[in-house]
Amino acid sequence: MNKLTQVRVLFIGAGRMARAMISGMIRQRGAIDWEIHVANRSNSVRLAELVETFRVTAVRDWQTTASQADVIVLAMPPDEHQPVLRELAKLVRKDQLVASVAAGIGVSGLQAALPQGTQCAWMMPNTAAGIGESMTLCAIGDSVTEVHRHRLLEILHGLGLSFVCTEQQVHDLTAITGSAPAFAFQFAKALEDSATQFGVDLHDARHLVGQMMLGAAKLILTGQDPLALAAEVTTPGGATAAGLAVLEEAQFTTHLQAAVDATNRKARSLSAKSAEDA
Ligand SMILES: NC(=O)C1=CN([C@@H]2O[C@H](COP(=O)(O)OP(=O)(O)OC[C@H]3O[C@@H](n4cnc5c(N)ncnc54)[C@H](OP(=O)(O)O)[C@@H]3O)[C@@H](O)[C@H]2O)C=CC1
Ligand SMILES: O=C(O)[C@@H]1CCC=N1
Repeated sequence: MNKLTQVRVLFIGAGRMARAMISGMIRQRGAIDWEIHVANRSNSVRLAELVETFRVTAVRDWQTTASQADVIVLAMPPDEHQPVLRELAKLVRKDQLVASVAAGIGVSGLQAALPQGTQCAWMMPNTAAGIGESMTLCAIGDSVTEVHRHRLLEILHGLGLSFVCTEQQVHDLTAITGSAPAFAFQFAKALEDSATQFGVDLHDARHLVGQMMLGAAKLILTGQDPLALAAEVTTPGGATAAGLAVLEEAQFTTHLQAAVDATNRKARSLSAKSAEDA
C-alpha cells in the first residue's frame, strides 16, 4: 500500500466552520493524511472538544507554530482578519498556502495583506462540509503552485463538491451557497412546525420534511428547471396552486432575492470595515 503524504494544516479559528471543515477532511479517505492543528482566541473548552472528537492538536499560540504548517486556514470572523494577517505577514513563507473562509475577504484582500508572492486562496464552504456535502466556492490566487493547488483540491474534496471560480463569483454566490442553507433550514422549520401542529411527532415531522427536501434537491440536480418541476407538482385547478398563490401574494421570490442581496452586502461591508481599520 502506498504511504499517504502527510500535510500539516493549521486552523486559526476553531468555531463552527472550522469544526465542519475538520470533520469533512477527517472523514475523507484521500491521498493526503491531514495532520490538523487548531488555534482560537480564548475558548479552551471549544479546543478541548475538537481534540476529543477529532484527535487534532490544540495550539495555544498559533504564532509559535505557524512556521511548521504547510497550509494555514483562517477560519475566524472577517473583522478579525486584519490583526491576524498583520501578524501572519511577519511569519508566512512563500512555500506555505494561506486560505481564508471569511465572507467578503477576497483572495485579493489576502494577497494585499501578505508579502508579495504568498500563495493564497479563498474558500466559501457551508456547514454541510461536516458531512462531506458542502457546495464550496473557491478562488485561487495567482501564486499558488501545483503542489498547493492539489492540496487545496483535496481539502475541497473532503468538504463535498466545489466550484473553482473568480473572486467576484465568490462574492456574488456567498449568499447562495454559503448562507442559503440557513434560509433552507428556516423553510424546513416552518414546515416541521405545521406538521407538528397536525399532531405528528417532531421526529417524524423532521424526517418527512428532510426527505421531501432531499427528493426536491435530487430532482433539481437532474438539471430540470425548478419552475418546470414546480409545474409537475401543480395539478391544474388543484391544491398546490392555492398554496403557491399565497407565496406569490407575499412576494416570496422578491423577499428571497432581497435576502440574498442583504447577505452579500453585509459580507462585503464586514471585510471592507476590517480592511479600513487595518
Ligand atoms: N458558519 C458558516 O456556515 C460559515 C462561515 N464562514 C466563515 O467562517 C468564519 C468563522 O465563522 P464561524 O465558524 O461561523 O464563527 P464562530 O464564531 O463559530 O468561530 C469563530 C472562531 O474564530 C476564533 N477567533 C476569533 N478571533 C480570533 C483571533 N483574533 N485569533 C484567533 N482566533 C480567533 C474564535 O475563537 P474564540 O471562540 O476563542 O473567540 C472562534 O474559534 C467567518 O469568517 C465566516 O465568514 C464561511 C462560510 C460558512
Ligand atoms: O453568516 C456568515 O457571515 C457566514 C458567511 C456564510 C455563512 N455564514
